[in-house]
Amino acid sequence: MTAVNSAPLTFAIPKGRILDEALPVMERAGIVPADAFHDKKDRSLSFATTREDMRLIRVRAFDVATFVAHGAAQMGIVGSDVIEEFDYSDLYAPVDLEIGRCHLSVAEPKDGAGETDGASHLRVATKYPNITRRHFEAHGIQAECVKLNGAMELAPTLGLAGRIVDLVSTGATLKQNGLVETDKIIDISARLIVNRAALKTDPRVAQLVETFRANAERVAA
Ligand SMILES: Nc1ncnc2c1ncn2[C@@H]1O[C@H](COP(=O)(O)OP(=O)(O)OP(=O)(O)O)[C@@H](O)[C@H]1O
Ligand SMILES: O=P(O)(O)OC[C@H]1O[C@H](OP(=O)(O)OP(=O)(O)O)[C@H](O)[C@@H]1O
Repeated sequence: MTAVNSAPLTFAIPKGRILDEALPVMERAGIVPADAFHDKKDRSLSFATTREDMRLIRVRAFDVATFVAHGAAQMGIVGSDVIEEFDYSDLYAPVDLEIGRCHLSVAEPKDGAGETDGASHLRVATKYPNITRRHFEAHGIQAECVKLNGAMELAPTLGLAGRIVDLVSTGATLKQNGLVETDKIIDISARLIVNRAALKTDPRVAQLVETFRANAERVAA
């Protein structure tokens, strides 16, 4: 007889920008969080859903990838920026959800106060040190990364680093802080991510991947 997995599934979603766009995508896959999820005063971090066998956890964007890669959550939604930065081998990103679109770019002061062109070593402020080092290495430049968790755009003006690598959507944040984009590194969108072992062992995970994939294809058509 085949064993039926009755352990609850845990689905991780980021509490930042992607959340509002992710909820309708999840609803189309039959996952709706309990009312407490929308109660700003509720301090729970784990929420029931309309699926009896699934709970949601709401965590910081980078932590979504960590929970899923370690199998603490079986699946989740996260930006491809986070996936690229971590490069976890236990993480599989089978569906592009076509939400949270932006790109990751190098930017520097518009008045040209960034470090000299042709340098073999640069200081870069970023939340993405791995992607940044890889990008500059490919251009023969050694990037010394200053890790920040937000407000990267302040770094050049305050002399912390000559350049930044950060997410850009409308470009308003760069413009209002006197910076210009000099190089686009990658386009970003949010992905469904799953733990590879869970995908192999739990048929519910494979079924959900198919549902999210079919819905994404329908929306794109
Ligand atoms: N300007 C943007 N436009 C579209 N998508 C964005 C934009 N900025 C970030 N994103 C996407 O949303 C994800 C979460 O970004 P956000 O800035 O909300 O994180 P955060 O919640 O501030 O991060 P933290 O977890 O450090 O608090 C990013 O990983 C990226 O995929
Ligand atoms: O091109 P724009 O449309 O201006 O968007 C870009 C900004 O959005 C993100 O920050 P967010 O507002 O999420 O805040 P954060 O600095 O806390 O990450 C990103 O880090 C940029 O600062």
